[in-house]
Amino acid sequence: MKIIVGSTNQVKVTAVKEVLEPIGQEVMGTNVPSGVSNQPFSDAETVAGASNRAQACLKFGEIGIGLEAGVEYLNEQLYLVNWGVLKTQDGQTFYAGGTRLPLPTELIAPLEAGAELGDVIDGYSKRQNVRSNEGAIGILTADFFNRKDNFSHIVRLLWGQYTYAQQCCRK
Ligand SMILES: O=P(O)(O)OP(=O)(O)OP(=O)(O)OC[C@H]1O[C@@H](n2cnc3c(O)ncnc32)[C@H](O)[C@@H]1O
Ligand SMILES: [Mg+2]
Repeated sequence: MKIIVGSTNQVKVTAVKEVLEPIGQEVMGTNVPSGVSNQPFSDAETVAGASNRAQACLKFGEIGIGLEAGVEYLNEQLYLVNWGVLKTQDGQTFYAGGTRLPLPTELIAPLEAGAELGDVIDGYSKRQNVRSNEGAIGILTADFFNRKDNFSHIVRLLWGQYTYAQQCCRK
């Protein structure tokens, strides 16, 4: 089956490939619009971006996977959040959230002012292109859990639900 990931960010595409290629699926990344802000500011906006990406991917393959990152407040603490949506040509949709991690207080003001986390975390960590490598989550956890780990966790949850649905409906 041809599975399309709605991004060309190597972290997202590699995460999907590492989970699905060993079980015989063909995975390709392509640039599609998220239809939401470059920096989604709630779980709802983040999951909408993942869903829009998954839907747009269905033009190119049997299954579309959208992965989107955002930020969300809980008790005045801003958290990094991630969502994934898997859609099939025959109208099935599956959702899964990734883990969430508190962001340092000094990152909040620039994000509130409209900066993207990808740019803010580069300055904070004095590294370049963190978003396509270890990610903010990799920086903030000393690389014990990186951005690819986060997305592959989401992909396993999505594929697991999709697989369960196929098994359940054949009975
Ligand atoms: O090409 P796309 O697929 O858009 O990849 P992206 O890295 O921009 O990823 P998202 O759009 O899903 O992320 C939304 C925003 O959050 C930023 N972001 C989210 N998680 C991040 C992380 O772990 N490290 C760095 N930036 C992150 C990212 O730079 C964007 O500004
Ligand atoms: Mg983006």
